[in-house]
Amino acid sequence: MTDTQPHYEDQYLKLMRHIWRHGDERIDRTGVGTRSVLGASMRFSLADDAVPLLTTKRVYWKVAAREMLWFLTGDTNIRELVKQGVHIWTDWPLDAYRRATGEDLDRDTFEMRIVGDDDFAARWGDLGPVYGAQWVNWPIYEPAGEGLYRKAEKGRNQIAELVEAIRTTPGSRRLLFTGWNVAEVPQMALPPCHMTYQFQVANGKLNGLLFQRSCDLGLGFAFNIFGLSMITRMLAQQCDLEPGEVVWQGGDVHLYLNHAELVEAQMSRVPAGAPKLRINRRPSSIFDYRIEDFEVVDYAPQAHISAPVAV
Ligand SMILES: Nc1nc(=O)c2c([nH]1)NC[C@@H]1CN(c3ccc(C(=O)N[C@@H](CCC(=O)O)C(=O)O)cc3)CN21
Ligand SMILES: O=c1ccn([C@H]2C[C@H](O)[C@@H](COP(=O)(O)O)O2)c(=O)[nH]1
Repeated sequence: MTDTQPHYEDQYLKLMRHIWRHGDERIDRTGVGTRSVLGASMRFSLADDAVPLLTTKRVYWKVAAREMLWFLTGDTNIRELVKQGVHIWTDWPLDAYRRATGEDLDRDTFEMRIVGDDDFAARWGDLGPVYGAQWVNWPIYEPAGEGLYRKAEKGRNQIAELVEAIRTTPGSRRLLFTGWNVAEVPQMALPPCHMTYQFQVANGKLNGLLFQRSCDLGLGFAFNIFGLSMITRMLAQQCDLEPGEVVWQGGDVHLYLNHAELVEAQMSRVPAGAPKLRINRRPSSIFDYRIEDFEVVDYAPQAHISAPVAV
């Protein structure tokens, strides 16, 4: 491939350049500061197993894949992630722990306690009713007599219902799930960023769209676009459809001011290659995938660039 042919990642670099040059600079919730725009869109083909992994830096796609599988279990405690060596959610419970106790525990010790101590994990490892809880167990309430209501033992499983809906009503315009449970947002460690996923069947292919209300373009995006592609591929496989394309739509899309090195480095690099995501087994349901089922081939990215995460 020559440099003059468009590469799927050009869209990303173009948006990065635009935000870095023209984004509105402000102090955000984290105090780090961002340059930001409202509204952006990108689309990527999933045909022939294509997957929109960034190539201008190495993306640890297995971390993102483990996170996606964790969401699908309905779990909201970081313990299972930490056990698998996934550290991307640790900073939020750790921050809550430090603020509550005044103890300046380091991250490794905190993670060791989360894994080794049941009570500690239960008390400090939970993120509140975030993604997984809403995706597979959205709370519902049932009448308990005398005008009273109680929380039903089992909530709505949006993912199971979605699989069924894609299979039975593929022409539907209601093929979606969302993590944005207005009533429960205040209890979440972080309100969902990748908040609404919508799907469409066209020509025997499944297309997936994500609305992400808030996007850390330097760090979170690489994971979010992989996650969108992965869930679209899994749903397609479960519904006997071919993968079509994914559409990503961002609300507040921003670059953190302390990501200057990453931004400059990525903008100076040229995207190359066409990685593919293989799913090597057809599990009996959307909830039975394992990390070993996924494989990325033909991925030869440029070197990883680390950048601090704003908490
Ligand atoms: N500021 C911010 N950005 C995010 O992307 C983000 C949040 N907060 N809060 C919640 C989750 C956590 N996510 C994260 C957190 C950290 C990394 C991160 O540090 N990624 C590094 C290394 C990953 C690793 O070593 O495993 C990377 O280079 O991708 C990525 C996503 C995505 N979300
Ligand atoms: O999957 C994710 C999760 C989080 N982010 C980013 C987007 C923002 O930078 C922060 C969240 O802060 P808010 O103040 O709640 O918007 O995390 C992401 O990009 N992807």
